[in-house]
Amino acid sequence: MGSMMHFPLQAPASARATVLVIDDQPLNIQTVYSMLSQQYEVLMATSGADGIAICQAQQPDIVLLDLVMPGMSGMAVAERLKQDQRTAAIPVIFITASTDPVEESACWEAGAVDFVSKPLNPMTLRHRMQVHLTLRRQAEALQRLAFLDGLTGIPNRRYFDQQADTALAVARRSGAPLTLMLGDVDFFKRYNDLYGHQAGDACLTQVATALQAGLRRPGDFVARYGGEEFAVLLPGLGRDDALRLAQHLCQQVRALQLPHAAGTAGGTVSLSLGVAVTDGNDSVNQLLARADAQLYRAKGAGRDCACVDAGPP
Ligand SMILES: Nc1nc2c(ncn2[C@@H]2O[C@H](COP(=O)(O)OP(=O)(O)OP(=O)(O)O)[C@@H](O)[C@H]2O)c(=O)[nH]1
Repeated sequence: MGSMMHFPLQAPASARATVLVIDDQPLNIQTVYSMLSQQYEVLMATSGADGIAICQAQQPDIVLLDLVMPGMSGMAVAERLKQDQRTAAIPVIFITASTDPVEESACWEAGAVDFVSKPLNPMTLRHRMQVHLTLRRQAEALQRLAFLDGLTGIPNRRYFDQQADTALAVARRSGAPLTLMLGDVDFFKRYNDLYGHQAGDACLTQVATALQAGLRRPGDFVARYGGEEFAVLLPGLGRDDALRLAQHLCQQVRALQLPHAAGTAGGTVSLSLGVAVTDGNDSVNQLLARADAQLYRAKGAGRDCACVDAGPP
């Protein structure tokens, strides 16, 4: 299963945006290339199918799409891009020689954000693109604000709640297991009392980073669930693997070697984890309650350890 994230949680690294031009006429692509290549990375595709494949693999920032193409029409390409969650957020601008109002309406319905008329005016093309690139960046920045935890930089509870519903539905449909872990920093109140709230904040940030670094698969993520509590969602992970991973995550936190004089026996900051595995036939709240019960067991068993429940599968 691919990543469930619908938007980049990381801010874009490069300042230069990437535009994909889809047009069956290489000469037309050449024209657009000459207008844009100074400002943008330009990718090219001469068929709708190739264009869709490039969108899935390379995630361009924007698509310029020829309306009339043999085989798959521009309209069909736009519809396919909008239906696929991996490509739905990529803005599509149609390039068209058509002046037919019916066709124009169909472009909007296919999910286009705009269209520009042939023959192309380079200024108009560049301005339209800039407007939509800016809008996309702003929308993504807002989503990052809404879905990332301000202290630790990892996804927040709101993001977790949204993704958990989707992940449960996927587990139910696919029959693949889904694991939820709830992690809680041990004796964290004492940590704050001993080292101060600021050190506590820094500790939480390091724990979050260590947990994130311990995850490997694209659909996995860790969210800050509450104060010193973390939730980890792991699609496709069954009980045995889940327990192994949970023990590995406890180890990752120990390996930070953050001194905690009033903590567990090792004298460093440690984490307790409660693990619940489902076949999708739980609600989010039921799954959380099961993981929480295991977290309680782990605390009772001396902390710095993981407990997994006996539910399916
Ligand atoms: N520094 C800091 N502390 C926080 C934050 N959020 C919650 N806390 C503190 O985390 C502590 C949690 O304490 P408790 O729930 O009593 O649990 P604990 O001390 O970790 O003990 P056990 O869970 O039983 O191992 C509280 O003192 C909170 O004030 C935060 O964002 N920053």
